[in-house]
Amino acid sequence: MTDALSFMSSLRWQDFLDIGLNGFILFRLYVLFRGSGLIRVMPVVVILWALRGVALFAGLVVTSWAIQGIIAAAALILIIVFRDDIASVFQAGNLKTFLWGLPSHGNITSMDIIAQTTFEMGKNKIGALMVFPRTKEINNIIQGGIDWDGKLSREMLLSIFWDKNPVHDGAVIIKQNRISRVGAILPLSRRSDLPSRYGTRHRAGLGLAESSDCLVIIVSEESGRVTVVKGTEIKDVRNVAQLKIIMEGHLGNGKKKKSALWKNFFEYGTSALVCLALVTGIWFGLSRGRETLKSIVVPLEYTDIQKDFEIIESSTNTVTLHLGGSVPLLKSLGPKQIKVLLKLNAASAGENIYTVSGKNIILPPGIHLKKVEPSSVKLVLDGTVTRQLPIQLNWTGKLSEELILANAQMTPQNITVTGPRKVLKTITTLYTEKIPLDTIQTSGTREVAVILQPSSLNVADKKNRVKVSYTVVKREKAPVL
Ligand SMILES: Nc1ncnc2c1ncn2[C@@H]1O[C@H](COP(=O)(O)OP(=O)(O)OP(=O)(O)O)[C@@H](O)[C@H]1O
Repeated sequence: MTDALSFMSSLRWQDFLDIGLNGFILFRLYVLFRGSGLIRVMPVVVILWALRGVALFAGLVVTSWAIQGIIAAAALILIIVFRDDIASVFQAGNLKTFLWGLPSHGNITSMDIIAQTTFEMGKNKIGALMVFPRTKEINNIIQGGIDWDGKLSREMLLSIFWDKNPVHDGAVIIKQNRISRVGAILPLSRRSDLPSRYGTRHRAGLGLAESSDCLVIIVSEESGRVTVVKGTEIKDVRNVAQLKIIMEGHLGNGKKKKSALWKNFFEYGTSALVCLALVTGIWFGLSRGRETLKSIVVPLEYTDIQKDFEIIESSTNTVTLHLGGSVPLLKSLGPKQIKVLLKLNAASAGENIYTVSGKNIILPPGIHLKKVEPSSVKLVLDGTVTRQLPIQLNWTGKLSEELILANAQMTPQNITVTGPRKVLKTITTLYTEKIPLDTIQTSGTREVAVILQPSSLNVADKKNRVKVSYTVVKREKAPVL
């Protein structure tokens, strides 16, 4: 009991958000792909995944690798095989449909496709006649045509009604998500009260609607206008949204029966709970599964260092963190996911001792700190100052016997350096790099570097070079007496 309580109190709000968010994503994927073949094969993938876990637990290394390979291949195959299902979900969806709402009549995507394609045909003046039967049989009313049985898509509709297509004349019959017949001949209406702009396409649509419970959508080739007919009612439709509402009403999604609503509520409620339970299981498996330990060396990072202050000495640049967490989490842990930050805003010149604890360490969720070594860091800080120092030439070696160094000049003669106050206090002169005299044969100039020692010294623009001009003369030989 106390174990359960302490475990519950160790959960953070991020953990609940993590589970909730992933549960929601899984549920939305189910809702979007529900009814497609992809969802039907998903349990097989889940079973494979579980088998891999069992194989791993039992120490069957090769088996677990093999299953992992099969899962990866299966994922690729599924994407290829079900590419149409996946594409239709993404094509038909906007952000709202991805995140919220339930698809109507098992297939909101096909209604989206039909409504959008209808208006696309209208815009391009492509004449079309589409029939959506409901419950009554219409085979005895329509005539001719060709059996099609093709999956509904925007491209399919556009190509059927393309005027160069041999089957563009007549009507297409759409049942659920499939085009079942093309080029069908419908009975013409005999009504005499129709507007004169209605020709045979409109009459054919109305004729079928009058004698069945079908909804018929007509796109005028002449005006591009979209008209829907049901029973004896004729209506001009202005936009995609209006057409979708009419279609949903016709296909029984607009006014659902109470029992159907409850059935839906039960089904989606159960799937939401299953998704939540599944994600919770995976989350606990990943983050609180078999606990293990790992030690990792992490560099110290300093923040908020005051202007003109710098670290001149530190007892260490890295700390070793002993971490606890589940095997998969620790396995996937990279050094970039961990930070050890020391805030130096309150540091003063001289020695500062900082304790390294959980407060300074950023760890990914599910990983906890067991121990830090060393648990404190000594930093010596000093303010930086800028000072001008004279430079001295650093000659080495010897000139050849017959030569004398008559004159040597250097420009500039001083150098401005920046460095820790404490260090600069002790330095009075800076030296150039060694200039070997034995290489000098004639007068000349050369550029030499000024040695910045200790390395905490800096020169503006890295200009630590001076020009040396020297004159050598021949030694006069003593007269032979
Ligand atoms: N009985 C019918 N059954 C199915 N389709 C028909 C029938 N009669 C005509 N059509 C379709 O209607 C087309 C002729 O359309 P027509 O121009 O006569 O009608 P409309 O109502 O004025 O349409 P639009 O506004 O597109 O011109 C034909 O090419 C054929 O595709």
